[in-house]
Amino acid sequence: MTGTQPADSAETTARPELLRVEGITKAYPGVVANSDVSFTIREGEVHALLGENGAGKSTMVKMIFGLVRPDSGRMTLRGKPYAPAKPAEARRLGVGMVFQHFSLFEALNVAENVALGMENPPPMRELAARIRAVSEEYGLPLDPARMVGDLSAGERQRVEIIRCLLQDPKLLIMDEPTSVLTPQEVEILFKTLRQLSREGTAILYISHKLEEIRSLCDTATILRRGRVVATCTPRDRTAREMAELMVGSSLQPPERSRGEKGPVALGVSDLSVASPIPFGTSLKAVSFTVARGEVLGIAGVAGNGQDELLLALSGELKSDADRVRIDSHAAGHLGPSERRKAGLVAAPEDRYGHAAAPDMSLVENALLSGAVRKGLTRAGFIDWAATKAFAEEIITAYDVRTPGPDVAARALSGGNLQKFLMGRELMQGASVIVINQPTWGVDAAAAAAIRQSILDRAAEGAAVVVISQDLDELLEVADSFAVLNEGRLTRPRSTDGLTMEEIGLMMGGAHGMEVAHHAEA
Ligand SMILES: Nc1ncnc2c1ncn2[C@@H]1O[C@H](COP(=O)(O)OP(=O)(O)OP(=O)(O)O)[C@@H](O)[C@H]1O
Repeated sequence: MTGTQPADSAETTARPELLRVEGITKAYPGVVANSDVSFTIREGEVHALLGENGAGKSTMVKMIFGLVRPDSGRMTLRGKPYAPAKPAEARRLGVGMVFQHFSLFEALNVAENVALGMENPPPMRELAARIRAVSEEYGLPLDPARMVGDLSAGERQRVEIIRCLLQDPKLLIMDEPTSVLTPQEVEILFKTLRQLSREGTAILYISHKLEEIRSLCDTATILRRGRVVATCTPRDRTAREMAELMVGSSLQPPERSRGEKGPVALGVSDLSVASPIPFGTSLKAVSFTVARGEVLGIAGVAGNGQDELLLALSGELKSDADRVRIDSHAAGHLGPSERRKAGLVAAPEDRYGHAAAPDMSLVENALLSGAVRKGLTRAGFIDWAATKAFAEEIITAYDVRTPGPDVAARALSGGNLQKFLMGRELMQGASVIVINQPTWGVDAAAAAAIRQSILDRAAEGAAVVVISQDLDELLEVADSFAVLNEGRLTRPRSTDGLTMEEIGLMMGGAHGMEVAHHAEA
């Protein structure tokens, strides 16, 4: 399919219908996640499912993959009734799914992991040969003998993709596949997806990255609060138009009011700590300072010490007292609550394992990190009224879409939980705020709101460290910029006049280069 755009579109409509979703409704207590949703996916079509956080995208694809049962409505696959009771049935009928969170065993190699996901795996040697063949055919570099623990996020995703491809799917569902990838890895992935589409495999693609949708997708179904509000051809629309269709109103870019920098509030000097995480990256002589009123942006590909840096700053990982200073007091030897008391709050990236207790309510989750600084305990007793008020304050300020503060954290959509967790840290009046991936999985409007409140906190005099893989995000909020690479931090420099070329040099030797190299091999 090498034709021009109009020919492409014509071909799309001429293709046979693969999956038809008709009048699907699914309600949870207090919220209708999908309401009378209908759309059609054709063979070989790359179909985007768009919508702001909580619009119902994940719920929809979970129904297509047999993880959730609809309350009403029906689906047909190639004209036959389709109602998978479990993922194994969906897979058997040609539907594969690559999740946002990978379910791989780090201590096993690639082929062993692939075998675990198959119903009747062939002998290992044969499987390894098939993995190699698929990996070559689809330009997805992956060595079946490598341990998964040693792989980058992009390579882990390839394990999942290849596992799906070995089953020859007719429909491949991808839930925010690029949020963990480097730009080079995104290119490799898109090449593969385009090839699959040419060969007739349809792709249902969820993402908040609208420029990617424009370059990749033939059609988009847009959901707002569980309903289909529009269908469009992404390449005929601007990213802004699509974002406005999702939200139903116009968007405000964040505004920076540069204040004066104050005294240094966070000082880190020559910090080296061994990683407590299996297959993690140890920090090597990391040094930087952040002044009140300043935002330091730390870029780098995930897995280069970001989680360890967060642990070492939050106090979960201790060091010599002088290695970390909060408002010029030695704090390296302090644990998390003592550091909170001293003025530092930290938000890790892993929102399900680490940042939030999924089975606890939002009120309880507010207590987990807010107890110390918000004074939510008195004489050893929890002040539930104050805790609930704090949770409600976060929900209002960060527009968290939830029936109320008593619902369990896991019942929130990913982006809404992220908004809640960011609010929880940003609303504690801390003098030092450390955040890993602030807008992970949140929609364009919510991302703008989170970035705005980072800038507001800095303007009020907080010292902020933002760790992110999103360069555009860092350049939007940061005053100074450094790169974390294999546990080493480059010397921070001002973002004034910083060019992409200079960033490329700072990232030199980074993981992304290695990936590109593999791709050529
Ligand atoms: N297991 C559940 N129990 C209760 N409510 C749920 C459950 N799963 C989803 N919801 C609710 O259904 C709505 C739709 O959520 P869904 O995860 O489908 O949204 P989404 O569009 O994928 O959002 P995001 O972009 O944030 O991932 C949300 O209001 C969410 O809180």
